[in-house]
Amino acid sequence: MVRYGKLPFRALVSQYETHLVWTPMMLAAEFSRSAIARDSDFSTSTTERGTFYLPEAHAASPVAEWDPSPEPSRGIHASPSARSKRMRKVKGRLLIQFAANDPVQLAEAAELAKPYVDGIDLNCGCPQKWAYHEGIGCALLRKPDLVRDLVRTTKQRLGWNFPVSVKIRIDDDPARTHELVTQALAGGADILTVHGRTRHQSSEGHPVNPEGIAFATSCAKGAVPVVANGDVFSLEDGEALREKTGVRGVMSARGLLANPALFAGHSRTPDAAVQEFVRLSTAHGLIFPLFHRHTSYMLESRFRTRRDRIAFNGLTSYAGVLDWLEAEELVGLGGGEAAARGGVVRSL
Ligand SMILES: Cc1cc2nc3c(=O)[nH]c(=O)nc-3n(C[C@H](O)[C@H](O)[C@H](O)COP(=O)(O)O)c2cc1C
Repeated sequence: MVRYGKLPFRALVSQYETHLVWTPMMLAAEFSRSAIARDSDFSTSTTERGTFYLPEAHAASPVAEWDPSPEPSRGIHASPSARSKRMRKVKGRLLIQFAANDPVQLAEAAELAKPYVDGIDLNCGCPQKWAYHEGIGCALLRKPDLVRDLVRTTKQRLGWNFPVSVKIRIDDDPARTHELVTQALAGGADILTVHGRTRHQSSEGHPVNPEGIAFATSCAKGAVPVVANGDVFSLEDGEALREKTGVRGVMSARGLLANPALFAGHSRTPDAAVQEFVRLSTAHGLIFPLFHRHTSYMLESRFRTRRDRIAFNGLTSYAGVLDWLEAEELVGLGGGEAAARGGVVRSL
């Protein structure tokens, strides 16, 4: 997610059964041209792609399929209980998402990113006008040959074993979806994410279309795992979407912003997740406006009145947010929170 899919948030959701995480969309041309763009747009950590355990019931997920080979235990979900026969060891997966319309530019950006990620994702779904005019994002939806060349050139540069995925939207015309999926796979795409809305449908104004996703999935003919996206606000929504569409996995954006623990079955953001987000944000130096927006999303269901929300949204510092969380008994001043406050005080 543009703005929001930064390291601290990815690290948080990864602790709650989110097995694949994507960076925000970045412009491939800028990424390869400017070290400043790379540094400001992308950061990761040595633990982000750690090993964790997945219940056998989820063994058919795209993650499991990508890497069945066991690795030494380390990282986010490693635990002794996970040695039970009903769990299997897999790796957390980080995909970097690029917007591009030039195969060489995409391949160059991908090559720079390769040492730090598990896969490259091509955005064919961004509906914003500026992106369409630049010929990127959803402008690619009706350029299947270009999508094929983007994927193929990138795979040739990175090696055929390095995963390249493509995120698309559905089309009003099923023949267009069919051609797009066919060409993405002909280029060598390893995974497909399908947002079940057309480029003219906003997330707020139109419900997701599971039949459209099911059709796109059928076009892939089981050759690669497909991930369904749209209106997943709870684990039950995810399970229902998976059932209706026949996909291997589901993606959530707005749902995870509101409740980063949704894939672990929580109905709202648990207190522990808020505390962990404070710790991760301060440890990774997340800028205050982003920390503030994230916590506001996570706390949405807890604001008792409109006034409460306005008061929270008016806060202007980490210290102010921590005071608010403390008053709500969401954090105590131990561990990470104390460090956070210490960090704020030191930086003043
Ligand atoms: C704040 C925000 C930022 C987003 N940024 C991206 C992005 O960088 N790349 C992308 O492919 N989709 C992006 N999306 C779209 C989502 O990935 C997703 O396709 C869409 O929101 C529908 O899923 P949802 O119903 O779970 O929100 C973004 C959505 C939101 C709300």
